[in-house]
Amino acid sequence: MPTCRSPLAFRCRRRLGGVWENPDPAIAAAQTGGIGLVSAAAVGGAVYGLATRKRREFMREWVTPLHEALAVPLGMSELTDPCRYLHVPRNFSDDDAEIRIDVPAHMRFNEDLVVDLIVKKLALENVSFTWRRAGKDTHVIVKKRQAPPKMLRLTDPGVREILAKMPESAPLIGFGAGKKKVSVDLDADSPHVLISAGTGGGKSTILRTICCQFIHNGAHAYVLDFKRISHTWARGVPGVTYCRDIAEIHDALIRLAQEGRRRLSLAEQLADDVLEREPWRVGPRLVILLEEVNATMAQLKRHWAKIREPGDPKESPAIDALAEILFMGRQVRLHVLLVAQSATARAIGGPEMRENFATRILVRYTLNAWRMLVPEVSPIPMPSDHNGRVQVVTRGRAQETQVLNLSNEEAREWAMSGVHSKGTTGPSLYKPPAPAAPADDFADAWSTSASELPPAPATEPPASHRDLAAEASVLTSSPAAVAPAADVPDTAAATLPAPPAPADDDQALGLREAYDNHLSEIVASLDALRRARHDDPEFPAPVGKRGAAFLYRVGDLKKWARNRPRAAPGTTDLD
Ligand SMILES: Nc1ncnc2c1ncn2[C@@H]1O[C@H](COP(=O)(O)OP(=O)(O)OP(=O)(O)O)[C@@H](O)[C@H]1O
Repeated sequence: MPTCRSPLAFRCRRRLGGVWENPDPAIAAAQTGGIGLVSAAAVGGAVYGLATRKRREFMREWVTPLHEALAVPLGMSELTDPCRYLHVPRNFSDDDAEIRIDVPAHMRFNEDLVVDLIVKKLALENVSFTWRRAGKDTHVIVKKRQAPPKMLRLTDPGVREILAKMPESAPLIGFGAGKKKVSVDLDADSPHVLISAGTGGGKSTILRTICCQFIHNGAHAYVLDFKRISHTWARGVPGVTYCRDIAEIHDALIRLAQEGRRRLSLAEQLADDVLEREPWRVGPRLVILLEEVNATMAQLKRHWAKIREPGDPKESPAIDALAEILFMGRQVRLHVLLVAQSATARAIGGPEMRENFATRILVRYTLNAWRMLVPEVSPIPMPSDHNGRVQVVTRGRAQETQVLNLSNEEAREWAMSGVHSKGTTGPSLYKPPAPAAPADDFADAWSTSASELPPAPATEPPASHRDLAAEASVLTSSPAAVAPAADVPDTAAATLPAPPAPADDDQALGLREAYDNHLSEIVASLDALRRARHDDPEFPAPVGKRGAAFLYRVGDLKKWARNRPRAAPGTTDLD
């Protein structure tokens, strides 16, 4: 018996490897010479099975439909074997690929129609057609005319300048064919962006590229990343709140939805033309990076199941909050950049939720993923394996794009070199208790309240001023979270009158009631309050019980909430 070191075994292994790399010749051999021949050449059954499956899929999805469209216009029998005249390589979407179609020598067909059908059936963009009409060997060669660049870096000539000139609402994603700039305009196209890619497909790179440009222009970013390490570039960058664990993410989503509601009521009070002209008046742009939505949703559900109490709704309020944010229009300037490895409708909260993402970026997609996410674009462009090559779909049009590849250092530098570089800091998590505001109003230093609109400047302030507006929009609310940094305008904290001690401080209430009526301005969420009851030794003792629920003196809770130790500035604890 030959050992695995024998020359025969070595040759078999080599041949097997070759077949794996390029199965077509082996399949062709199998088809003409029979499977026995291939077996004799040591092609394992598994390899053969895999290769033929891929080939069948390729034939079914691309070659056969092309044949069905072309045969009649070319004046050929529909029974012709498509492989005899359609030479479509499996990698036909690659930049250097070449498609050859043999056509009848009589040339009595409509060339324009044939061209149109080839483009449509193979979902080609920017291709050239070279006809050979003379002689017997009549054919047409189809090649990409202009492909996106193979790689796009910040250091490439002119890229830095282009980035600097992109509109504030429309960061550059990358370049398409012919160096065409591809961007997503959150004001004009789509308030939210969906990124669908398998692992290693370049999700983090896309987010990094988009997000650092928003921060550069004065937006605040909320990175909801329970993997903790997806965006190390953003750590400590002014304007970034990094929520790493699921409790933080839960609270952040609830807070952000509250902020959205506050902005909606503010927007309602602004005349339409003012809102149109000065959209920043509802607050700075808030960009929410939601990494790995499939896993995050599952974690949010589990988290809620752990902390929810009798009487609480069954559904996670954080998931509801996300849905609410996604349904809010562009006027509130809350934008979700959502990443999904497999963006099933269920993973993102139902099929109607998907409709909120007018812009979808797909990378290394399966045909099923495409059909589910972009049913309006057909035929489906062939996915590319090229690093950083994606399809950006907006308004029913897919654009093949090479994503700008920023390193962590470059993204960080870009984020910090914009409006945030002018000596200001990121969003303060401080919100003063504001007893005058309605309980559900997300009162903050910038807006004071929905009814007290800031004076309207005649035009949008320059970027250097926008950041001050951004600064002043204090997003999250708890005094326990972060003390305002010294350079953050803290006018509201300084000028708001101390709340009068209301007579109802002596009431004994359950936590939910106390939160809803008295603490929602001071504590980030009911969950945060509940967690504190378990974790904080300083949490007030209950003063009674109603059924199974403990009752607390409202004044004690308020005092506790006001006096909790504050986290260090720059931390991201939202409660
Ligand atoms: N635009 C790009 N240009 C060139 N290469 C890229 C680009 N985007 C991604 N890559 C390559 O792909 C690799 C993976 O990218 P990235 O980390 O963004 O993927 P990911 O989908 O976030 O990965 P994971 O699922 O592991 O978090 C990068 O290290 C890089 O080599």
